[in-house]
Amino acid sequence: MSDRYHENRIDGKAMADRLVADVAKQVATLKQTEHVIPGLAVVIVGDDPASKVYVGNKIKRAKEAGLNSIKYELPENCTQDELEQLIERLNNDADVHGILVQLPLPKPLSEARVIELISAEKDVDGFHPQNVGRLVAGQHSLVPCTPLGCLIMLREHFHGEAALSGKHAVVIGRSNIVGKPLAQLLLQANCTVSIVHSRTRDIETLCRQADILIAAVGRPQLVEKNWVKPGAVVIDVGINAIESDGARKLVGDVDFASVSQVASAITPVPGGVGPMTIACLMQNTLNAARMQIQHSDPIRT
Ligand SMILES: NC(=O)C1=CN([C@@H]2O[C@H](COP(=O)(O)OP(=O)(O)OC[C@H]3O[C@@H](n4cnc5c(N)ncnc54)[C@H](OP(=O)(O)O)[C@@H]3O)[C@@H](O)[C@H]2O)C=CC1
Ligand SMILES: Nc1nc(=O)c2c([nH]1)NC[C@@H]1CN(c3ccc(C(=O)N[C@@H](CCC(=O)O)C(=O)O)cc3)C=[N+]21
Ligand SMILES: [Mg+2]
Repeated sequence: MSDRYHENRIDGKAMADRLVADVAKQVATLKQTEHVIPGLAVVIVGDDPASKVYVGNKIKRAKEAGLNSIKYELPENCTQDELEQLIERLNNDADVHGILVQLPLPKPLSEARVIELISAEKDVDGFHPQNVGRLVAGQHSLVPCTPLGCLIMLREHFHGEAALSGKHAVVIGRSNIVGKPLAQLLLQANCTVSIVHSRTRDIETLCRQADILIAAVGRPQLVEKNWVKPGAVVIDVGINAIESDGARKLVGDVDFASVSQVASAITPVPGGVGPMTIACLMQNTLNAARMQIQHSDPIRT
């Protein structure tokens, strides 16, 4: 069929619009009942054009969700001390409930030190070691936005988390921001989880066993049709800018045109995981504000 594409495409943009609208409602209620507007601080160091696009999207969505958002732009050559002083100021600012430092940071700034310095209860990226530990222990509160976005898309696609039980999920990539936390979430949803990476042998054969295949690699269109079991659900996390016919365009880690012929469902790039990542950031900021309100009021039950 000519528009087979459109039948099995999972619309991340539409899901993200619904999630942001839902967050906006909850923010309005919080404002009425607690007289608090959740605040999100986004810190960007240097002027990487892609980072600027993502940060711009975050600020735009925060407005739609009714959050207060503030962007802090530091120069490329800012020192570790200057960055850390800003983080400490934001940690101590009661109007700021969520802090996000856009990664990667320019050399020689230490990402690990910055991530550890952010107060765990304001860590809306879920990257702080305390939140990573809580995720692995199943006591999570602030979960990394991209993995959470992937899980929500799968839940919606399968009409609930119960349907994920027993499915074989293969995650390509083992980064701290996507692959590893996503594998944890899928494990908690009772999937059988395999993680494959650059040292994996015979990766195609492993991927072809997946009921759910998730690509978070950073290699344009690496995953081809012959890597995918017919009927599998494919989630494409990759965001790669390539040049095609002299124009810049965005492609995922999956070859959408060929894989969509065999997958039962597939997320596009753009319009898939990216918008859901940003929507989850809004949800995390709301959740962080709620937790901070509860902690500041010892008699609340
Ligand atoms: N949509 C969104 O919201 C987001 C999208 N992204 C995108 O997702 C992709 C992955 O991001 P991120 O996790 O940060 O990337 P990283 O570069 O941190 O990690 C990539 C992972 O892929 C593995 N890998 C690299 N090449 C291959 C290969 N040829 N075969 C198998 N595995 C391979 C690496 O293996 P090894 O560990 O052995 O090096 C590594 O584990 C990127 O395209 C990024 O832009 C990222 C974050 C959010
Ligand atoms: N501290 C931190 N937290 C992050 O969550 C984080 C980060 N640093 N650094 C970079 C990655 C990447 N990431 C994206 C978010 C949204 C889109 C997005 O909105 N994508 C749109 C297209 C955007 C475009 O046009 O370029 C889409 O896929 O439809 C993409 C990528 C978050 N990351
Ligand atoms: Mg990375």
